[in-house]
Amino acid sequence: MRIARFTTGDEPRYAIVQQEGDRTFLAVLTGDPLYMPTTPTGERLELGDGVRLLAPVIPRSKVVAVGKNYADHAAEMGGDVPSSPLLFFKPNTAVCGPDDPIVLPDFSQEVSYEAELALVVGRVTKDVSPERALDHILGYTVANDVTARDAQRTDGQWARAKGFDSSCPLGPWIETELDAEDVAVRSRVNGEPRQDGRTRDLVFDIPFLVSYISEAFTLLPGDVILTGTPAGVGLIDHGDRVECEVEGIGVLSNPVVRRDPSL
Ligand SMILES: CC(=O)CC(=O)C(=O)O
Repeated sequence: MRIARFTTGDEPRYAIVQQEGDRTFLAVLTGDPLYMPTTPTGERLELGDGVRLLAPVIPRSKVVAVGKNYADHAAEMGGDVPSSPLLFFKPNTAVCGPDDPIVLPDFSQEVSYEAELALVVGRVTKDVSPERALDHILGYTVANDVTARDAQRTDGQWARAKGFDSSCPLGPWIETELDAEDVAVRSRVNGEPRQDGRTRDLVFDIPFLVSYISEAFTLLPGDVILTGTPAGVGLIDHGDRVECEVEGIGVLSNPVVRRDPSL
């Protein structure tokens, strides 16, 4: 099942995604399926004019991300893989949705895309074992861990480099039935292929990550975990369009803009 968050211009609502050929329909749900039981309202809308997807979740609490979790990416960044998961946070104000602009921060001249598989937590999770970890995951979506490389180098801490507004595009929806053990994680910039990895190459696999993270932080429903990016990262600039894709979920596409300095 695919759960989307969308707007027709007013308050965000949730829906089940129904694909019919190249047409996408949304079967609207009552309430918010991340936090309460929901039922179909009977309303069905077609994605397109006036019906727009939003980030499938705005975490109320946190986005936890994992750095250097593919050996080929750790190598291209000039380092080894860490001996235990390298965790960092992105604030929920970094989250944006499909087609929302990635706004290049004025403090950086070196902004990079990073396609990633993202997990959406479905239950309060503390000290879960790797064996039970997947029971706590509601579903999967696609993330772009947008990173200001220059600030990452100079700041030491990654808060500014990876936490600025619009540095966490998520979408296009939450897929609840994915077997995420071995799916492709890809990116393209202006249609040109850049990353092409597979989750079987994660240094720390998904059950271990959820367990490890839940030892340190209580995970809450709607929290998002970014699992790391494969090799092939590179810079983006004003006017580019970045597509991140996870096999079995879909494509998350965002334009890149630099803020108008006169604003
Ligand atoms: C060096 C990095 O940017 C690490 C990171 O975020 C990753 O996904 O790996």
